[in-house]
Amino acid sequence: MIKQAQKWFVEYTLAPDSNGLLKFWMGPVPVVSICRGEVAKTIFDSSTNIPKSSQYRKLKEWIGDGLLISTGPKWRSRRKMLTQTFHFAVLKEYHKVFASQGKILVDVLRLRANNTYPFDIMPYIKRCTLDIICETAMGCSISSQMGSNDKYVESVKRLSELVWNYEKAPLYWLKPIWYLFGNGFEFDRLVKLTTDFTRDVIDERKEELKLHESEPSDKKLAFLDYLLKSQTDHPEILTDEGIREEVDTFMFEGHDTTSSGITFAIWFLGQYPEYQQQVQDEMDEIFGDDYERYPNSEDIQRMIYLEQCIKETLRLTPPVPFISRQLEEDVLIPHATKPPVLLPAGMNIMINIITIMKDARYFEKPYEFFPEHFEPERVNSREAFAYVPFSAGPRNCIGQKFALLEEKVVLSWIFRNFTVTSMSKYPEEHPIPELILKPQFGTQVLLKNRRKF
Ligand code: HEM
Repeated sequence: MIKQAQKWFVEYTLAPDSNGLLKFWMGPVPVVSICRGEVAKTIFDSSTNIPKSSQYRKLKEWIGDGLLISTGPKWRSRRKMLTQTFHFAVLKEYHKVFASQGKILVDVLRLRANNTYPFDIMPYIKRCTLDIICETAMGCSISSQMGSNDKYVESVKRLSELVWNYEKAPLYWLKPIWYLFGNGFEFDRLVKLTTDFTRDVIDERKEELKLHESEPSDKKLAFLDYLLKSQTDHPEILTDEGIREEVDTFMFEGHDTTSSGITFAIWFLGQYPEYQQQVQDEMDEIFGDDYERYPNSEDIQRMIYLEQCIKETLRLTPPVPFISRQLEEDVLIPHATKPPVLLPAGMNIMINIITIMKDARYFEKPYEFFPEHFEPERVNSREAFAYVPFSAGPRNCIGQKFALLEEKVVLSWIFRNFTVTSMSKYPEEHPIPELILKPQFGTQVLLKNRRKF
């Protein structure tokens, strides 16, 4: 059904007499879906039409009014401040975290290698990306890859499921029904558990910073530390609760997305031995037969073919398949042969990223995994709005450089050490769009050690 719906979506998008708009109802709310890049550009480029739609309201009860959800002057001042925390020099600090967690992942996966029965690799990747985001965002290690902090890990996972259950079933929007089925009580309990965890970490970190005020600590700085420092300079922009919101926003936005991106890349490369071989050749050129060395900045820059594979994965299976906005002002969508369409202020818009990136006008093999789509000549001759896995314009993903670096480091560890065979194929098995795009039946793979022990 999902496959059929998507095929229909794309046929509609490409029809010459279509402007790529589609109206549907989400319960009682009318929504217009935008399926063409050039139409979405009108919204992406706007500095006025930035508010998010009401579909984020349940998420807001968990992550608060942080960067992902806030709007107006609050969003503008926070965005300006937080942009500095994603500066290249800061990201460079995080290489070590990506590398050490990637190494732990390989050590854990080694126990499953050379077996003749497949296993689902996604939970392993998810724990790795969760450990990475905890260490980089909060400066604390939760060691979920080693089986610790089960409660927190399970709560974050379950909260994402509950938010999605709420969004997709308008009946749950009626409070008594949400609580009657027990979801409301579970959601409230888990929100308290996770946000209390974040608050405790913030308090501890504040104390630590105070202690080391006079003597610099050799501990790596986390996003949280940069936020605490910014708070000292601009207390009017960032309160303690504001910091909590931003940290929880990073926790939500910064691990499920990358785990989905990494898992799908493994899945695709495990389906195409010829592309996987090219990635492994690249790894061998960079690392030789050293399977233990941590990748440095120079190594990461040389992972050019791997980056093409990552980008192609994000095109076919974008972790964030749709984004929503509520229009602040009217938008006029022109049409080649018919009168323009007016989208009035207040309208809910869904930008259909997953469909936009399968447009045959810009990708010669729109439904195939073809990393050559990202060869420099092809990229340079393509419209920017045709490829938008991180959204675009002033409200694009602030973590996109972080995400690409993390994916490169973790995937390089995997393909240096293992050859992967995927047990299912795209598009026969089709990922399902939830809050974050997920494999429909897990990602069953076989791993073979490349290294002789
Ligand atoms: C492959 C990984 C990722 C993908 C595909 C992705 C995609 C996106 C997309 C499409 C948006 C726009 C959402 C919307 O308008 O509703 C977004 C926003 C955002 N992302 Fe990411 N993201 C990724 C990783 C990350 C990471 C690692 C972080 C943080 C460490 C992050 C932090 C954010 C934040 C804070 C926003 C809100 C920005 C704003 O509204 O100003 N993302 N992301």
